[in-house]
Amino acid sequence: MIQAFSAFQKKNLSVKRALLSVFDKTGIAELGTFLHEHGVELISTGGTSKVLEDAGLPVTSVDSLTGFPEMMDGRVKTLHPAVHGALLSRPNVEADMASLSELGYAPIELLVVNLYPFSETVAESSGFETCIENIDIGGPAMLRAGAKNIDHVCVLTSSDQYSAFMQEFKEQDATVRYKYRLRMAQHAFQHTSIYDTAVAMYLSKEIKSGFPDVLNLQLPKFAPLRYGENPHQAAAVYGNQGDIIEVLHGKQLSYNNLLDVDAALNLFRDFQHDEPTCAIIKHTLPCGVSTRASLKEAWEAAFATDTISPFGGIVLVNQPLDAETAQAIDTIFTEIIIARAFSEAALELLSQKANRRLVKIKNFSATESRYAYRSIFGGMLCQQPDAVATDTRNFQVVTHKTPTDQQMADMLFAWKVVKRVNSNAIVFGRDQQTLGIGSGQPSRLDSSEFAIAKAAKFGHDLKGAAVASDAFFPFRDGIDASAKAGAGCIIQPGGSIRDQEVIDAANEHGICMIFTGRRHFKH
Ligand SMILES: NC(=O)c1ncn([C@@H]2O[C@H](COP(=O)(O)O)[C@@H](O)[C@H]2O)c1NC=O
Repeated sequence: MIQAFSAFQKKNLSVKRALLSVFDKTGIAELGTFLHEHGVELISTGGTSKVLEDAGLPVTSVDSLTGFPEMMDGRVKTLHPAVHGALLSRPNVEADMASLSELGYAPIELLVVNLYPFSETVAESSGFETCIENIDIGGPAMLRAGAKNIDHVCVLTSSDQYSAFMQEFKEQDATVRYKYRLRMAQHAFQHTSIYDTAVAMYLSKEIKSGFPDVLNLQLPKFAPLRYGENPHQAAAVYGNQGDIIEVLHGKQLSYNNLLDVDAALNLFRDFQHDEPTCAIIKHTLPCGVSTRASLKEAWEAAFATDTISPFGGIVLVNQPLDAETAQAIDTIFTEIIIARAFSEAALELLSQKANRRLVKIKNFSATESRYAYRSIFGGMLCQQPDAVATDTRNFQVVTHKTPTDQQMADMLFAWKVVKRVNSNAIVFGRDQQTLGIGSGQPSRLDSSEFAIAKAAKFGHDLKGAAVASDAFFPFRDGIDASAKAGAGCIIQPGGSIRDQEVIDAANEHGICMIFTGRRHFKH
């Protein structure tokens, strides 16, 4: 506390010389003009000098300062003691000033640098050579030097900071407070560390080295949140959520809303190319999913699965949302509605409720991620995302009875839903509609019985229904329970030591069964 107090007693910095070297020239002429008007000498690199000179400002070129021309297409411009000595010198250390003046150099108090656009170049799918050329070397070196010399230098790293800087400079009588410099130095180190991480990640992808030795996520803060899962938990969200979704109406998404939207987007992955499909989600779990000829019918069938749970839930549709479907959804309170697009009429209708959020999926491909992460004690778990459920290459019919086309379609539908249900997960479905969903029970038999009970509660006859199980049935009891409830076919990964007992049970009941060879646990 005492240390922090004394830190803020440090002197304001007066600025006599500024070095400006920016890739993004936005606002640089205005900043240069402002500095010039306040008697600051401007020093600059090639392209930046040109912009400043075009604005009628006197500029000292870095070349004339270093006595060397820029070399190798700009690979070496500012990497010189005239620049780094000036940025690292301490005017209160006699020896520093003596060595500087011996060489004819002088301190620089303001450094304005923004870096070559490495991540943007990678995002444009540029070739390897182009990406490598866009790794800035001189810029980060200067930023680190200036940010280290916090007592004597102020660093700016983005055009977004110029206007606040000018305000600070004016308010402080052409000086900069220590507190301000401290914040800018912190930004600078954060900026160069994010930059270097992006380069390291790019190179690790290039050499396909698998899981990184050090996990360095470096996600920018997207937004502070009102609270976390509960009101007494402070929270924030990090990442590029703003590139993926847009809230067209309603309050900011909460922590729990974001979890639900994430669950919805994961479900969307397996259904995005299907006929009109609607999923209703509650507390990240699907409570009704259906595919129909129209979105409205899909919503009605999804809602029919369980007509109690959807209140206050999330609705996801895989097609642009039309007014007719919006009207149907509006008959119950739905907190979030997610779609690729909303018709004008649907938007107008659904916006009438203030406490509802309408979320547009802006760029679904931006959800693609190499790894999925989960925090645990002491760190993070990291895995590849669970691949699509419709990879039928390893599907195998293991019973005497083979499925009809209709049964195959029903099983695939239930399989896509069960993948997004917490383990142990059991889903009964028929005609592209979920009929009973059993989730999160520690026993697979309990999940089966739960799904059967839910179906009965909402009046669904399970005769001929398909059953999907996210992992193998360890005993025949789950098969017996499903068959007794009326199931006509079962889809499950297989792989139990009692598989034969389970297959025999299916044969005894005269139903068909598929082993997918792939488990979809979700813990
Ligand atoms: N190599 C160097 O010595 C060097 N010094 C500064 N730069 C970068 O050159 C850019 C500005 O160049 P110009 O003013 O020529 O447009 C900035 O993004 C700056 O970070 C350099 N370029 C790359 O490393």
